[in-house]
Amino acid sequence: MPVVDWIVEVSQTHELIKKSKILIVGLKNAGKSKLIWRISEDKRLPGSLVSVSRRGSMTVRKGNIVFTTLEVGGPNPDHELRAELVRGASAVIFVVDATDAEGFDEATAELHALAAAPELLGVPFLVLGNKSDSRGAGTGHLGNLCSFRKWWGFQDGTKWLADRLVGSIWVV
Ligand SMILES: Nc1nc2c(ncn2[C@@H]2O[C@H](COP(=O)(O)OP(=O)(O)OP(=O)(O)O)[C@@H](O)[C@H]2O)c(=O)[nH]1
Ligand SMILES: [Mg+2]
Repeated sequence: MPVVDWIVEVSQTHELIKKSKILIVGLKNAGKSKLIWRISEDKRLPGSLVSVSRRGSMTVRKGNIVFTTLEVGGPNPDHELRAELVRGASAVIFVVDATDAEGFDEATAELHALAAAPELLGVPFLVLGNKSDSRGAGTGHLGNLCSFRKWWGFQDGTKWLADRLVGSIWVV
């Protein structure tokens, strides 16, 4: 994934990269865990194993970058966890299930609420419509269509995100 490509590239040329956190956010079933596992499988950089917190958030570290998942929406949102995870985030990858047309309104509302959080002022948001390999994806979708299963469709978006991160977290 270009974000990981970028971390690999920067790590090879510069020793100091500030510790940073990239949030992977979405409604239930959007594909957040799939993305975390895929990132963890990239063996070019040392990192941690995927861990799952007591409250269900998954985390993996690659170099100095920590990726962590945050579920939003649903009947019982965990406001405390959300506040904790949002603090200090450098970027957001907002994952939408492109096959779940019924969830689009809720996903849009959650995206807007998150984008309005004062802690995330100026933080880049990348919105991806996942599961584009599946029938039913793509009508009235949100975000660039991609597939974490097939590993396609997010390259331009994550390159864009990586370019934004260079400005904000690259310390030499
Ligand atoms: N067809 C297809 N299915 C996918 C893709 N990504 C994830 N899935 C499936 O969608 C379901 C949910 O994926 P997860 O990665 O568990 O989603 P999540 O956002 O972590 O879900 P929760 O942890 O329950 O909130 C699983 O059955 C995945 O196999 C994809 O790119 N294409
Ligand atoms: Mg999950």
